[in-house]
Amino acid sequence: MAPSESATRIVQLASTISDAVAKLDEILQSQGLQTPSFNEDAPTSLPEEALAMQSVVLDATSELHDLLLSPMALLLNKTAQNSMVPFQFISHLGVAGMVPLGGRTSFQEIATKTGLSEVNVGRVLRHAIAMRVFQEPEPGIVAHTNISKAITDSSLNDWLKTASRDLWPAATKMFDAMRKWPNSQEINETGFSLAHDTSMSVYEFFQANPDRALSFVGSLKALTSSPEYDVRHVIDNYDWRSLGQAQVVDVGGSRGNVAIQLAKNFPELKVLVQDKEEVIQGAENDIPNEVKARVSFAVHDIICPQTVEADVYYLRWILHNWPDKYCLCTNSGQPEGMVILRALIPALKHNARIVIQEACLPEPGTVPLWKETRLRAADLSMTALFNARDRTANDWKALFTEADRRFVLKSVIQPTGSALAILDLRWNAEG
Ligand SMILES: C[S@@+](CC[C@H](N)C(=O)[O-])C[C@H]1O[C@@H](n2cnc3c(N)ncnc32)[C@H](O)[C@@H]1O
Repeated sequence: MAPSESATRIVQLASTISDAVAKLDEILQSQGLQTPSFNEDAPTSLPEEALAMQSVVLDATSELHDLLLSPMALLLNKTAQNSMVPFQFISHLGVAGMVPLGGRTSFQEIATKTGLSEVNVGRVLRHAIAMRVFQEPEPGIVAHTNISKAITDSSLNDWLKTASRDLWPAATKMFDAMRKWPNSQEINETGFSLAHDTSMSVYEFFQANPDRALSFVGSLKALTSSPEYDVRHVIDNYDWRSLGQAQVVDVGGSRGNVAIQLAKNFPELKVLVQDKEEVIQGAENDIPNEVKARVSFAVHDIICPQTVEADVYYLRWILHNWPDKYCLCTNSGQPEGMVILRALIPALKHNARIVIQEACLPEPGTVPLWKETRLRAADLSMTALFNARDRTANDWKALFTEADRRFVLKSVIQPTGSALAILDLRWNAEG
């Protein structure tokens, strides 16, 4: 029921929440799905039909929550610098795996296994428990919630490891880096470089620290396994079928996770995956038989001139971690090497498609605040790590034009529930 027009903001919010929760509940019930809870075996995601209501509820509840706090209390919540400590403890010591699924353990047992004092284990875990990671059914006893259970997955544990060991310190030094190197577009003049006291870029640093590199790979896997990064978004929301028999080059396509799905869904497409040698080594062996004839791999450096002529060049998640300079300019160390976008030009025929899947930073206030907050935080991470930044649709357009006026942006498709937009470009050789 709509509140009267004279109702206060908090009453309006309560009413919005009540209406949206009722609709969300109806969707779950009509699909025979469990209601959300923190129980160990509770579901960890909502169906797509419920996502609009999810946003309404999350924004209204957070506004109501924040409205009832004093400025100091709100700032204490938002600056919770100690919140990363439990995640560091849990991920680095593998604590999620110490709690039996469907069972219990004690602070004492975890202390024995980790070599930390029982008092410290209890203090750190109780901070986690207050954030709904684990539960304490009786004093000193630990059991899983659905959140802590999710951390038993090694990729998600890796993500927490990387976030707490590599990314968090980088964030703490980002402000210092911005002051030390104003306007820098160098990938080794970052919060990450200062935090890790290195002149190496993130890429070089991970290469020199294989255990960290492994966690980083695991963390990317955790991130891309979430529904927001599902390959389905580009399969379902781009008109691949109309291309008929076409050659696609998946530039920086890793081990072919998208290529395989494209080939499976569109039997007329052939997909060549290009990536670094160490990435694609042995990848052909993992291609399902049904698409083996149409998915192939080649070593190619994305900053070197493209040599394969194709109908479509597909770049997913390739540009966002590079400063504009590296997306555009001639790399001073490699006189002939046009970097990333310009590197495609030698192979582009008139009307060739360039399909780019990247996050589009929204204009302020145009998406639900809970999403915008995450996107703005991710944008800052790009700077702390790479001196890069996330881009709005207009930023992308400007980048393409600056790369070459013959890159023409036809449309920006933002699939529902997808973290990445699809930017559809054509090469106008006559332009
Ligand atoms: C964030 S991943 C995205 C992978 C894939 N496109 C996807 O969306 O799952 C970036 C990819 O770019 C590749 N890459 C980075 N630098 C490269 C280079 N200089 N040459 C070729 N590939 C590169 C990496 O190996 C990795 O597979």
